[in-house]
Amino acid sequence: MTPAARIAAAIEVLDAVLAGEAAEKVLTGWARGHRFAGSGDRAAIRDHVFDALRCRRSCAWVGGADTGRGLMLGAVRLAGGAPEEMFTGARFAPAPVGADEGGESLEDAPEAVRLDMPDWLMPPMAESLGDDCTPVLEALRRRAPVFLRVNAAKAEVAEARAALAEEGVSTRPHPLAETALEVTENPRRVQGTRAYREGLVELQDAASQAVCAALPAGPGTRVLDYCAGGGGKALALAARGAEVVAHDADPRRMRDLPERARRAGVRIETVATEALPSAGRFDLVLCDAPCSGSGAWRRSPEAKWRLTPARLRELQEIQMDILLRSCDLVAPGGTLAYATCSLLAAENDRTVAAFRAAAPAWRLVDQRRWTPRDGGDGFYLAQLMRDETDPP
Ligand SMILES: C[S@@+](CC[C@H](N)C(=O)[O-])C[C@H]1O[C@@H](n2cnc3c(N)ncnc32)[C@H](O)[C@@H]1O
Repeated sequence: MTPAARIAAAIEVLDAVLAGEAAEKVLTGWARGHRFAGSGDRAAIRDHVFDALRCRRSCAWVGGADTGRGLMLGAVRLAGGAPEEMFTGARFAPAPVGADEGGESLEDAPEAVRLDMPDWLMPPMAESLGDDCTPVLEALRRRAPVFLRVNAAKAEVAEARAALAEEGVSTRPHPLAETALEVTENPRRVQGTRAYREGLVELQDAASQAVCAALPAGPGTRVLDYCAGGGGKALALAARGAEVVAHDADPRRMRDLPERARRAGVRIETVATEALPSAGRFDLVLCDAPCSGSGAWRRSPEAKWRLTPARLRELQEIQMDILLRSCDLVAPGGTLAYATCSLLAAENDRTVAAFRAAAPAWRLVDQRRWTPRDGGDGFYLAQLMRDETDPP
């Protein structure tokens, strides 16, 4: 496909996404319907779509419209290109640029447009991030690196790096976690490598690994991953030798976990919600709660535009409910850990404060935050312990 044809395809996909469909689903459907497109074409179209979604407001401002075409016109202009060279109207290329498609200069745009944030989120972001607000929101406008976790249950860091390098995947260690590698060359090849297939490495964000590294887990520790989802954190904790039990309100989310655990050479038991009361108590209960995902909006930029104040309030209620239900599963002297990949205080400190107001026996013993400025996704982690004079 020509560069112009890829832009035309991105416009088509973006229009479907702006109409409410999920980007991944639309991209998969597009690829099925256009079998002639090679992997390079599909990757380029995907990059166009995600780049434009990350910078939706600035692209729309510069492109003159919040449509697939407006976003791609804006994206080409913001990248310093000349849209007239791509928007030619030739076969498979987008129609020529109209006189009314001039767009506006980003210099004259309001701050929320320049930072690609919905207006209503600017005050809570400023309150949550303080002096870091502008650089963090700027970081969310860029692509996220691809990170791997070296699976300590199977390999040393140097061994994993050498195995990946043999198949053309270059990496460098990342300071966020001892197990973290940032892929510097050929990220799309990772899943085809022997190192990945044999479980020497897993795909996991570096800050997500830092969250796991900060938790008290190791041989002899019994851990409940209460919101296990696909099991990224459960696998990281099991690799450190902990005995991990995985739970999720939606067990279908844990569907791939047995296969992932097998590949990683670790054992992870899953437990249904009804069976939790008889599962005993745990040294560590991790609640990696559902949240806005604002710390990961580089990877899931659609979520930035779909979040509403009502959904944020609903998430806060779910987070509180999860803490109240899971805290009784912590063994005496054990730790209750609350994590989100959110940058918003409303889902972080404030949820923990609300929980502590409702359950005052819980003391906050540690609280950490990571933002995309640290390299990985934005994360929050609070660790709480129960005052032993006030057992459950
Ligand atoms: C942030 S994701 C977990 C990601 C996962 N821990 C990882 O590292 O890959 C949150 C998960 O919480 C689950 N969840 C939502 N409501 C829940 C509830 N009330 N109790 C337990 N899990 C819940 C969701 O199904 C989702 O899989």
